Amino acid sequence: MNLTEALLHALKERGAKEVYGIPGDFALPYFKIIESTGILPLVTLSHEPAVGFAADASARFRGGLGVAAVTYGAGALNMVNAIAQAYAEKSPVVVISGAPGTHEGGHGLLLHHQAKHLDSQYRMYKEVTCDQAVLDDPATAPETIARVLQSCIEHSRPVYLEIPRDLPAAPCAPVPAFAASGTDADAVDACARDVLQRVQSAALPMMMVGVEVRRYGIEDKVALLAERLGVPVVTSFMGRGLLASASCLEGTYLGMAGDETLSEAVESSDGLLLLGVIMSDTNFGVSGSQLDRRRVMHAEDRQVRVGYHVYHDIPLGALVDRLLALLDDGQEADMALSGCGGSSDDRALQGAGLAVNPRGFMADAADITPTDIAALLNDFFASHGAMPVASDIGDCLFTMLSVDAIPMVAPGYYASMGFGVPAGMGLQITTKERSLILVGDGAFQMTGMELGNCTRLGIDPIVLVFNNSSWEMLHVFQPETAYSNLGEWDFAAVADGLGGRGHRAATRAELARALTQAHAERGRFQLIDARLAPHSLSPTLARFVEGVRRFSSGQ
Ligand SMILES: Cc1ncc(Cc2csc(CCOP(=O)(O)OP(=O)(O)O)c2C)c(N)n1
Ligand SMILES: [Mg+2]
Repeated sequence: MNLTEALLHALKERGAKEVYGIPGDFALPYFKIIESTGILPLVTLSHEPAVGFAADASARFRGGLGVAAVTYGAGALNMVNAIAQAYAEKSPVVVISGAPGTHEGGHGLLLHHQAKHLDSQYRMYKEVTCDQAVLDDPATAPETIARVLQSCIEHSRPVYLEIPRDLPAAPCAPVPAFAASGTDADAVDACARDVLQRVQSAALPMMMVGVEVRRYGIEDKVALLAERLGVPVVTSFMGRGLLASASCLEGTYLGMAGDETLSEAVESSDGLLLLGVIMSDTNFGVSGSQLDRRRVMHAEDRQVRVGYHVYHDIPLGALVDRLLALLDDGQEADMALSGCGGSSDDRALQGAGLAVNPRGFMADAADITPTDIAALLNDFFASHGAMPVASDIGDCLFTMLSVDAIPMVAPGYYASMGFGVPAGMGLQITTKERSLILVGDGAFQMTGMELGNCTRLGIDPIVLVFNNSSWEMLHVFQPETAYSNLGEWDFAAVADGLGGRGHRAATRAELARALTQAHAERGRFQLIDARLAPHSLSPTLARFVEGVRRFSSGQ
């Protein structure tokens, strides 16, 4: 076995399903081994940001490792933004980069693709990964790879591995099997009892769930915990779609941009249990009031903050397991709180945050608004079932908050444009199910060309472009400026040229017809160019903008 094969086997054993990548001369040796061995399928795309976005989306959706393989310098540095997003949003992506050979740096020449120093790339990736290594010694490579991949899995953050181009075929022992880090059972027990006691003594306990619940594959356990605790549950903005079937779910917390009753219940809770929630401005930015830390229990990033106490090295899964075990030990008698433990009409918030999403799409000659698209998608999913959904940022993501909760990936916190199309392509590749991509016209201009790879890759996603001829999310904050006007782009014509089928829709009737036709045709991607009514906004974006305005003016 050689070093590249050892790495590929280790990735596959730890849940990777494919390698997304673009090679270069520093990467040719290891790309050749990826292709010739077939240990993991190689999926090449056209531009490295898309490689990173596709690997990230595959990891998030499947809850396993994503793999992004690139060349040194121009390739790897092209992908830094996508990996920064994966880091910020806790997605376990393994970056593999080719590099100059172990003896190439010593001839006094600057090497092509080199930035400031030969190790500048390594240093830049240290800023957007939780662990890194240069595999420059086949004797130590197996242990090093095991350590770095363990960091990726346990911290659910990207990692970086660099392979000098003279070593990919070097003989190498297999990588040791994954062994989870040990945890201190007494510390986990003490933490769980502290949390339970606070939830038990609270008059208005609430639970909020975030992305880590999916990243660590414990969604079912958390739904059970919520039922057993009998406390109302909300998701964070980024956690949208979690616990979709849990009877405890009250809705999605959006601060000033969301349901007032639900926001008030969260912000005034005297026992708020945050499980796997990233404490970001997009999750809490437009809050009516700052959360009172004394009343918050926040489990994230292998730490649990209970008031001003911090419990270190407490994996989220271990905490949830211990909480359930304590409840099994007869604690539930004390825990029977009003809430979703009873019948649905006992629920603390009576489903306040569960917006009544629009249905009953009107297929007439009226202009198309984001709310119309939400209604059409709710009708469509009710008839045809859910599809894996990838959304870019922009009003398409806010519109999804009016769509019944379904499995989806979107960069709700780091919020880089360009994610949607490559992410949706990655979803169909990694799940083998046809995906739906929601993307604004501005974001489509960044990575939409990747659709030209669909025929070669054998995928046929449905792409819905929210075409408002504008960077509308920016325009709403500066309506007096003109630079957000993007002019007229014919995205349907672009689709035809890239091997797909384009549909233009300027009325609601044309939109309904386009989606019906797109769903009926398989074998090539379908792009629906939905021409939106000028400056029309989704209700959630409108409330978000209003909330930010009030928040900024101190109201
Ligand atoms: C890679 C990157 N560069 C710039 C920006 C900054 C931005 C945030 S929102 C936005 C406009 C999005 O326009 P689009 O047409 O896609 O969607 P919509 O607002 O609904 O009309 C920009 C430019 C971000 N977030 N990422
Ligand atoms: Mg736009």
